[in-house]
Amino acid sequence: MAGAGPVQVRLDQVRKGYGRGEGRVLALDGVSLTFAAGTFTALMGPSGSGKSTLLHCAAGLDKPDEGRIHLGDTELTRLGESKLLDVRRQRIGVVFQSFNLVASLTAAENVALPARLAGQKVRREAVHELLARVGLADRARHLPSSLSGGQQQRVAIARALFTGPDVVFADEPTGALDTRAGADVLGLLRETVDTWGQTVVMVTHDPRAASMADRVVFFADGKVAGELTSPSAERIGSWLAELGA
Ligand SMILES: Nc1ncnc2c1ncn2[C@@H]1O[C@H](COP(=O)(O)OP(=O)(O)OP(=O)(O)O)[C@@H](O)[C@H]1O
Repeated sequence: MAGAGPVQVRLDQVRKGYGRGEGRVLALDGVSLTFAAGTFTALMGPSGSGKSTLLHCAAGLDKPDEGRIHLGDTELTRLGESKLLDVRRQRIGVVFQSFNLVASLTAAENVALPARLAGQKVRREAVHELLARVGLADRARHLPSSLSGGQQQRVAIARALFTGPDVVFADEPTGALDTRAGADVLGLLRETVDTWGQTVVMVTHDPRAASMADRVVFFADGKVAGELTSPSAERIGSWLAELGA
């Protein structure tokens, strides 16, 4: 992990359950993890092992029941709703499997939206620079409905990067894409880490996608079950098989 910086995100003994009584599910059962600045981490594990819950808690979209989460020196788990919203808009980028673009806004308007909502002044050139960086310089005025899935996801990545966040969380960003579009999206995430020093944390079920990361953390039953550094898709596949994924 050349260039790995200080800890960017820290989770300490994070617990999160859903439901009550007999139906209660402990989605995260005391997870402690750190993500270093300037690194790309993949989170993997069987369905229901807690990966998305962890991602949502770390991104401030969901609140753990217990434990602490820090983004740099800021403890997210101590913030009230409005402060948390500010931090989310300015310092955290999120990319979802289903892109989540606003259908009535152009690609450029979608990219600028979180910055506008955060009350920032948006420079048109900055939006276009970022669209060019994701290979969509000529699609700025297109609505999402006239873009392919891969292009829509690249707009979503540009949107996530626009405020210059400390960290980008991606929840199965290639899950709805064909192999080629998925490879483009992964290449882009890799590039944001290598060229732009971003920190990326991605949930994926695909060993080939995870092999693009510097580090793979495996989950099972709401706990961290182990991790690999710079692994091949084959090694990741054997780990998953052992975990019953
Ligand atoms: N909103 C919710 N309400 C109730 N239970 C939930 C909710 N979200 C998650 N769970 C439960 O928490 C556990 C962990 O879910 P989570 O989505 O984090 O797992 P995952 O590893 O991301 O799974 P997948 O790979 O299938 O997306 C599962 O048992 C799930 O059913």
